[in-house]
Amino acid sequence: MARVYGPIYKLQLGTKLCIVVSSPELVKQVVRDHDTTFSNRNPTIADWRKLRKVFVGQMLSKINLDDGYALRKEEVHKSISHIYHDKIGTQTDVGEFAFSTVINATLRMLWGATLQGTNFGEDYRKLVAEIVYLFAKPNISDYFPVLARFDIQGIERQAKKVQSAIDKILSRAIEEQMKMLASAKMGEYNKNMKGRTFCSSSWRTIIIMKMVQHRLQCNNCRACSWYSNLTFGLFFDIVVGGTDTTATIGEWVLTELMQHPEEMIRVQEELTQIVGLNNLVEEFHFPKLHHLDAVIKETFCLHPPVPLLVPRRSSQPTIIGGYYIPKGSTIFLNAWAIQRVPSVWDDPLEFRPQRFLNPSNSFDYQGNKFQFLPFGYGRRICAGIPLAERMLFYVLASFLHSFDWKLPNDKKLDVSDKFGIVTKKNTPLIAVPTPRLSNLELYA
Ligand code: HEM
Repeated sequence: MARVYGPIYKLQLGTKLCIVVSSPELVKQVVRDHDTTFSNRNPTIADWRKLRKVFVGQMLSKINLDDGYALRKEEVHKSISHIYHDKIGTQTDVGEFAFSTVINATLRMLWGATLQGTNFGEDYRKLVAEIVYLFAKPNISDYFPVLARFDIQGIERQAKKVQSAIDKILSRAIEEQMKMLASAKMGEYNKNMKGRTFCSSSWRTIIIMKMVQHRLQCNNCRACSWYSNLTFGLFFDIVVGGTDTTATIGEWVLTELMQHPEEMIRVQEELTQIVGLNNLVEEFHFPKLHHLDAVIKETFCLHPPVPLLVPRRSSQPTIIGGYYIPKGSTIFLNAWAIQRVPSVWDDPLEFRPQRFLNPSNSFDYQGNKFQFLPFGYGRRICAGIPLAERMLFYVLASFLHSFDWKLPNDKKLDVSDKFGIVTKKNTPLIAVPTPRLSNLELYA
């Protein structure tokens, strides 16, 4: 549509005015020049600033992330071992492995528990996919609020059902954490948590957990409705924002590498040289893995997991690109289109990681250039970039270093996508792993 209607156009969906912005220059006006005006979401979460501060400053602070390395390592090693013992030579759903590794590492870091040891991993992935689907599905109630109480398409009812199923699974993970909190004195608690992401000063993190627990146990008090918005937002951002996106881009990176064997060879040679076939990947290797970094960025460019970012809402009337944007409009920033603009990118549809290896033209994930925005920009930029970067690098580098991946003989590689709030592959990537490391004890 951007090609037909230009870099800014409006869509009137019922009573809702939506504006789609698809050029780096106009995105800059929205997220830099008028960042305050466009820093709201829909629905507005009253305390998002406080919540974001706790989230970025405490839960995902460098100290907490460094502390959580042992947990990430354990989860990545478990997956490598699982693939080696159960999947060698067999058709393997790579995305599912990426997802379970990321979700388990994230839950352990945030709540101190995993989904492992239960049968819930796969169900949980389906539930997350369903909630993402329902979240993106056009809902008549949004466009004609007067019809909201009838829930004509039943989206509200379905979402509640899925949410309640997810709540049950999460409550098991949180229960473990809460039991520890309830039974242990604080000193013991700190001892138990040694090496985990909560340091003793992370009281606010614990309060958030209490809020989540409250939300899961009680549905009827006044505090509940306040918590409800806050915790569901937090939950949604972490679980969907944090795990589905990371696993989805991981699957796309592996797909592109299988589609371009010459790039696969480059990445694996780099891993052999930097890590060595007698070792497993460690986080300190990451800064030296330049080619993998370029491959990841090129994949983000072609397959941004959140193609329209997360919609913003204008808090006052503004002019963008010479057009009047009324207060209360919903703004979509079309990263997908911007990352394919031929005037900005040479051969934008070709997979050319080398473009990200040019030191005089470096790109980061903070939106330093408005033509590359997979994590957004400004006040509402993705709050989880440091964790996403570490998890993504770790899972991909480990899977690619520990195994060779081939397509099953009878299969063709499908590179088509399914449009949604998170852009996934149309069909899962199924590949056959074989061991690559020279020291087989590393797979134990
Ligand atoms: C590849 C992985 C990820 C991608 C592509 C991604 C992308 C995004 C995007 C595009 C936004 C909206 C930005 C904007 O409006 O400017 C966002 C918001 C957010 N993301 Fe991520 N994200 C990823 C991973 C994570 C992780 C690992 C976490 C946390 C564990 C996380 C937490 C959040 C939160 C809390 C927000 C809301 C920020 C706010 O509204 O203030 N994300 N993400």
